[in-house]
Amino acid sequence: MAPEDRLEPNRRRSLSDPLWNAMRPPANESANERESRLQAEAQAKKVSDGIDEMIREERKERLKRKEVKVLLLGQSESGKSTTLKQFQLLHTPKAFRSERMAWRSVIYLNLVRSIRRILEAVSPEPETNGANDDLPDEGDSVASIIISANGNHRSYVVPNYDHYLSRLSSLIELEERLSRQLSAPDEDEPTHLSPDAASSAYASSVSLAPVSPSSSNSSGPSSSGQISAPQLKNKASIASEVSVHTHSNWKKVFSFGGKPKHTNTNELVGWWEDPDDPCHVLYACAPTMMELWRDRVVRWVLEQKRIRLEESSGFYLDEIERITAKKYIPTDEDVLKARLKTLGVIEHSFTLSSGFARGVEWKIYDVGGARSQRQAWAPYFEDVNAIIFLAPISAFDQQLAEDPRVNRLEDSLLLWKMVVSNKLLANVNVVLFLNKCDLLRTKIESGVKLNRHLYSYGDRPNDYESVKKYFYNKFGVMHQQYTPNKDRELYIHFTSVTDTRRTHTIINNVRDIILKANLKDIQLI
Ligand SMILES: Nc1nc2c(ncn2[C@@H]2O[C@H](COP(=O)(O)OP(=O)(O)OP(=O)(O)O)[C@@H](O)[C@H]2O)c(=O)[nH]1
Ligand SMILES: [Mg+2]
Repeated sequence: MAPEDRLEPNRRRSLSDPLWNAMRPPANESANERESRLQAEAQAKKVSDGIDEMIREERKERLKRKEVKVLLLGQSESGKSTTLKQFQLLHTPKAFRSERMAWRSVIYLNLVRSIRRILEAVSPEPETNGANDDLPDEGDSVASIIISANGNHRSYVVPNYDHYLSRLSSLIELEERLSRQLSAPDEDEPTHLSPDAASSAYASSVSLAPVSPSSSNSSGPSSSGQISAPQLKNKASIASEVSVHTHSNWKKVFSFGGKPKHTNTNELVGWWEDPDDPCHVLYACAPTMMELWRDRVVRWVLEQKRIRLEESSGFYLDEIERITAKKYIPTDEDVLKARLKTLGVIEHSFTLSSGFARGVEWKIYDVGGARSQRQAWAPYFEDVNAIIFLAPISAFDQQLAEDPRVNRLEDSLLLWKMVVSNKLLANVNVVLFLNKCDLLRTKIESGVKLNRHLYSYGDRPNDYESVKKYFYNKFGVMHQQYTPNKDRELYIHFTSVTDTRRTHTIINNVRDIILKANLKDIQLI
């Protein structure tokens, strides 16, 4: 039975239907409130019509100068930065590859984060006590289920937990050390470390040097150098997601400036001979990491808790051996899969050197999609030619990290409505990437039912093609319904932007559409 089917009936669906929430009028609106809303809207329309005219003029000017600006929009983890990386890989591959050693540390952090999430998930909870229940038939290595006194809360005991925790303590220390390096201490906005954690971290070590296996326990949390389960939980709360402000010079910090390079290839060499390089801790912990990830009891507990790490960002658990090799160099695919949350706005420009649009300068803007980052979007609306909006359609059964009460699909639909109905964007080309189709397919094929999370799906077939088509129509209809420009064409693509070959074809296609639309505008001037 799929874990979903074991849910109590009243927990089977999300608390609300995402589509209905996105479309409904304001709740309990009185006649007076309606009147003032309409007046405010009329006033706003007047102002926005004036602004529209100004923007149209500016846009014409820019088009004459042969400049195209594209804005990537969508919620956090929708795939914006990955799309930007694909643009870089396609148009400036040398520059893309020159940064891969900097991404190595982000990949390490992603891998260690997955290990920490497993350790957290299987850690025993001290407040529970009680009886064993329906356990999997796993021979000697069986998990115990402990049920709390009121019978509601379950905790699972993994026999090898202490073994894993003691052998992997140095990884948790490495995670803290790398995170601290990622945000140089002189930065305005620190990374994910909370003020308390940051100050204690900096107090304990001002050195930004990587950790070595021998030194990793020296500043450890207990006299034995081992981390305890409560300490692990405490660390987990301060290190939830790796993020870095775009002003940061993290790529420089992590790319080993000044270290020797190969004379022919100009690639870095010899970092593995540096005992302080993080590769040594990872290499030493690799066998235990693999043992943990392969442990059937651990996998069973993850399944019971409905934790699907395979779907999460920065998933490298199936490639531990390759990634922890001392001479590991990230491949293009590894860099595309690396997860680093965006804070601020990243600009990437390139100029096409051939084709009918030779000499046009492209500027692609990648913004942060988390709720706290969205106020930075609006200023870009004023002088953009095209928007690529990413909606991760595999996320229909997930919640926002920044607000666990909100379903991620509902959030995507609300954002989409906000973008397509925006008057400032009325004449901007809009391209929609229905993204993470690879994860959607796996999810649907593993038996997850869409109608448990989206009532409006009703009793349509729960297969990948039908689900895709349904989302295509929903987003398309919403555009038709809310766009202020009924002549605007919407271009929709099903994407998995980590897939390089297909994404490059789509990018070329999108680029041509945007250029042709803009050339048409120029001819109309
Ligand atoms: N399997 C799969 N993973 C994807 C896909 N698109 C993006 N990812 C991964 O999802 C994670 C999040 O992607 P990002 O590009 O960082 O998301 P973002 O929209 O820039 O997120 P913020 O910076 O927080 O706004 C990364 O680890 C990506 O590699 C996809 O189509 N399929
Ligand atoms: Mg990003």
